[in-house]
Amino acid sequence: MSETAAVDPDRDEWDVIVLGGAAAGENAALYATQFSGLDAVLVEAGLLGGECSYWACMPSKGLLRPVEVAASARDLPGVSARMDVAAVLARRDTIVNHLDDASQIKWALGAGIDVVRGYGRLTGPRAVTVTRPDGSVRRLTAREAVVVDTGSAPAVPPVPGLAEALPWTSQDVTNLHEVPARVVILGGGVVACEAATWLRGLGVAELTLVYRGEGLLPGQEPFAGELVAERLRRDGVRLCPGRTIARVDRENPRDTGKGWTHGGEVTVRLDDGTVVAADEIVVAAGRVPNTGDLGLDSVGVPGGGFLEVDEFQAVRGVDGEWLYAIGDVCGRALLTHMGKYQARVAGEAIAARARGRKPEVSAEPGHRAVPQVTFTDPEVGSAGLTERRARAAGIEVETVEYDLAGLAGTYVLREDYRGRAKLVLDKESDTIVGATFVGAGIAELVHSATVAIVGRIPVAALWHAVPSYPTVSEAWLRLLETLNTARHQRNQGA
Ligand SMILES: Cc1cc2nc3c(=O)[nH]c(=O)nc-3n(C[C@H](O)[C@H](O)[C@H](O)COP(=O)(O)OP(=O)(O)OC[C@H]3O[C@@H](n4cnc5c(N)ncnc54)[C@H](O)[C@@H]3O)c2cc1C
Ligand SMILES: NC(=O)c1ccc[n+]([C@@H]2O[C@H](COP(=O)([O-])OP(=O)(O)OC[C@H]3O[C@@H](n4cnc5c(N)ncnc54)[C@H](O)[C@@H]3O)[C@@H](O)[C@H]2O)c1
Repeated sequence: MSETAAVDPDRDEWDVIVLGGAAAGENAALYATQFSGLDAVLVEAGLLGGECSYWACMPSKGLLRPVEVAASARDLPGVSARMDVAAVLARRDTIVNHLDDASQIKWALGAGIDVVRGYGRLTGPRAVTVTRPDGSVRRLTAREAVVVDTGSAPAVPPVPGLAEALPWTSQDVTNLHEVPARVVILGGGVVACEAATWLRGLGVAELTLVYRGEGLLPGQEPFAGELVAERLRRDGVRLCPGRTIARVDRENPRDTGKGWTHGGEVTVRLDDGTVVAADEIVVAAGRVPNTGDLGLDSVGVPGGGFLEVDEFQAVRGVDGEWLYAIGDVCGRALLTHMGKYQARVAGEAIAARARGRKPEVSAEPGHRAVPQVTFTDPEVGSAGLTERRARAAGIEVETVEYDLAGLAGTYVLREDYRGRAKLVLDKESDTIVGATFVGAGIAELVHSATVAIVGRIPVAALWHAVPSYPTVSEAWLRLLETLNTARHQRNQGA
């Protein structure tokens, strides 16, 4: 490990080069070096810390928390909350460190990890070229491994006029500086639902969501999207399911900077002919991996798509197991915590292989339970498989559901609590393979499901994990009781 790490040090060889310095990349560098004697450099084109810190998770959650507090207050007699938009945006700016990565640089240097600023591309096995912000080029070599953590970018569907209208992407909507009065969002996934929640909460007067498919939050249990849709409709949001945008026209589009309205009125024409006028349009229609301009062809890997990896996050089809991919680029689970998990696995594997040992820590167990929380109102939390995915995987499935409004723990949280929970069980092993919780205050419940799934805890043992009263965790007890009743009824009927 470097004795004195530096920014843009005057050297050209390290044991490990990490392309992209998001949180996952930082973890890969740390885990590869911390006990191994190896050294590492992070090559970062933008801000060290990546999307999550400045443009995604952190600013979005910073905007959603005040909206959630205000919604809770509205639903509790005797309490009131006033939204001070300027103060909320100012706190968001603090959360993103005013788009300054000095603290992340300090962390990297403190951990003995070097940082090179610039855009990196592979030029051959273990060889990387970095184009620096001033246009100069540096050639770096990795003695052991290169890790790709270059993330993903918003997908902009090829709708006539859409790109020309300079729509807001996730970077604009998380870093908004003004609240447009009328907004159309293209998409019905996680980004769209969370953004709709904070935009409406911050005062957008007319909000329309246009999305393919019948439900919001595709990929989750259908009741999750239904409960979020019910709430958005109740809050006056117009939902257009099963629709797409056929054409976009904008008066005087101009690049005014991130988070500022990008021009004049937007006219959005849906595929059924409906016309919606708006002040801004937000594209939240999925992500594309940043692999198109990485020089991957120089090592025999096609660029542009997700990078296929093995259980240690090594890129398949590359001889010598020196190229790894972590985070969104490997397409396994587009979530910060999963990227960081993959980074820990890749880092351990690099350190083990450098010592001539076989890596031992596989990334497969963690991917059985991929947890996710969507911070809408109600929150949606899940781990593992939905019923549909479990059936598709050939698992003999048993399910149980419970209306969370029936809990003492939820009754004290909100006057009008809406929520639901579901477990998906593998009948053969009588263990949980999937769990979904929808409702206020469920976010911290998800990890209990993750532990149950990863640990393959039998249902019989879960009976002895007693939840505290009165908390939302009592969902577990009610689900087990409901399951027990259904099993008794089935046995009696048989
Ligand atoms: C609005 C929004 C909210 C989200 N909220 C959550 C959430 O609450 N929880 C959660 O788990 N996930 C959330 N996500 C997803 C999460 O942000 C991503 O999964 C995560 O940021 C992906 O991390 P990554 O390591 O793949 O790289 P990224 O965070 O995408 O970063 C990649 C980095 O690589 C750099 N880079 C790219 N190409 C090069 C190159 N050639 N050379 C050098 N540097 C390069 C970029 O500048 C960037 O800093 C959210 C996403 C969005 C859009
Ligand atoms: N809280 C969190 O964990 C969190 C928050 C935000 C984002 N994320 C991650 O970011 C990733 C990207 O999220 P996302 O919401 O951009 O993508 P997504 O894939 O979740 O949803 C895309 C949505 O856009 C719709 N869509 C796509 N093209 C369309 C078109 N041409 N016309 C109409 N509708 C169209 C889809 O039907 C879908 O509703 C997710 O995989 C998620 O894991 C996580």
